Amino acid sequence: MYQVKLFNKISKVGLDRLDPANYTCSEDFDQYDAVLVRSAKLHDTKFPENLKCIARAGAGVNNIPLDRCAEEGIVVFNTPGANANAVKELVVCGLMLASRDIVGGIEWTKSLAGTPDIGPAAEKGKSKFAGPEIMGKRLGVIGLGAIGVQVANAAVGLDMEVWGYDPYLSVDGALKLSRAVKHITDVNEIFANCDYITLHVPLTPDTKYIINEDAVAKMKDGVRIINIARGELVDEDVMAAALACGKVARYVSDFASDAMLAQKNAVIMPHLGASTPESEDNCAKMAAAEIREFLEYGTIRNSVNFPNLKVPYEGGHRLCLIHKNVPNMIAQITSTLSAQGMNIENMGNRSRGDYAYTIVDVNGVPTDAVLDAIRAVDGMIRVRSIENL
Ligand SMILES: NC(=O)c1ccc[n+]([C@@H]2O[C@H](COP(=O)([O-])OP(=O)(O)OC[C@H]3O[C@@H](n4cnc5c(N)ncnc54)[C@H](O)[C@@H]3O)[C@@H](O)[C@H]2O)c1
Ligand SMILES: O=C(O)CC[C@@H](O)C(=O)O
Repeated sequence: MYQVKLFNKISKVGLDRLDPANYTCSEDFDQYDAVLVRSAKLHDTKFPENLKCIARAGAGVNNIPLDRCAEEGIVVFNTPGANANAVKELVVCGLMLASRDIVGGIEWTKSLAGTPDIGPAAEKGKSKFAGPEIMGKRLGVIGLGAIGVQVANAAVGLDMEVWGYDPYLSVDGALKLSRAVKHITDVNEIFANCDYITLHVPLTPDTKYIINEDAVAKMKDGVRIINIARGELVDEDVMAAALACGKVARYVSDFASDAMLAQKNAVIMPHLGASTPESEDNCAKMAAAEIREFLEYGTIRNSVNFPNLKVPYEGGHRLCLIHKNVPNMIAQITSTLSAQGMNIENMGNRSRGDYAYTIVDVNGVPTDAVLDAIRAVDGMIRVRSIENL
């Protein structure tokens, strides 16, 4: 029986994919084989020794200690693209919120409740909330991954002139991107020329404060910025000053902070980007499938800290070996197994950065002596024998 610890509320359709005959899910476990998490911060969490994998039902993994997990042989997954449509829809809404003071207008109208002739009274004040149309305006999309591509294409459909920047654009992303999107190779061009800028990059040490004093100084006066990606992509001191002087006309963000809530022209939402039933179901289903494939077959799909690897099951007993990516590992693994009298029937190996993953199907149940001998190989991080194949 595998124990899955839930660090956030996870959609039932995802949990239902974890067969109760083999899995129990709870928020209360101290010992657990897998984690299902959304945005809960795990940096200060001490993981139990039997934790094998963490599935993030979502895209961003900045809430997970990826390096520590890699060192401890804990495979971390995310669910690429599973919430992209939900976020795209909120960004389209964000474009409107960045243009007209819709929120201010709604609040003003509410404040008139009970006023005689409320219709004309409301209209009298409406000019304060007017703003430009987005048609024909230039939108800069920074980050053209699952979400950025969808946002760029949607904005083309809304008759915006769209510029896109992503130095690591994937082939898949390029194929999905509308040919109407102008490909920009220097982010400063986006800063200097766009009327609207939307951020769709992960939060990493490289992207933290991508919107900083230098970037804002290059921007057009009255630029409108949408940030549904992560709060820390924007230096909030700089943003507060830019909003106060009108350099940035409006900042729409999905991340609450006292500094931004104090700004009249900031529109702040409570991290709503992926909060649709469709997206929550998609993410949970994908995350549950990743956990099952890994725990039951050793397959790694959509990992952010280990290489993806699938070795088709063809019978026998399987060893899943997480190790350092250093010379001679495969030779040591095969010679150790051979010295223990085991025959290798099938195997696969892939590396990613400092780490590698090897699946070995052997001709019999690996004894404790075999497992101990493999564990003793220099550079080996974690050895798991899958017995239920
Ligand atoms: N508000 C929400 O609820 C919500 C929901 C989903 C995702 N997000 C955030 O959005 C981010 C993007 O999500 P995604 O699904 O599109 O991820 P993704 O991995 O598909 O795309 C990210 C893209 O950013 C690009 N990139 C990385 N560094 C860059 C840089 N310095 N400049 C330009 N491009 C760069 C990558 O090449 C990649 O194409 C997530 O990491 C997460 O932080 C927020
Ligand atoms: O789980 C959520 O609601 C937010 C997820 C989002 O921030 C992500 O990075 O996918």
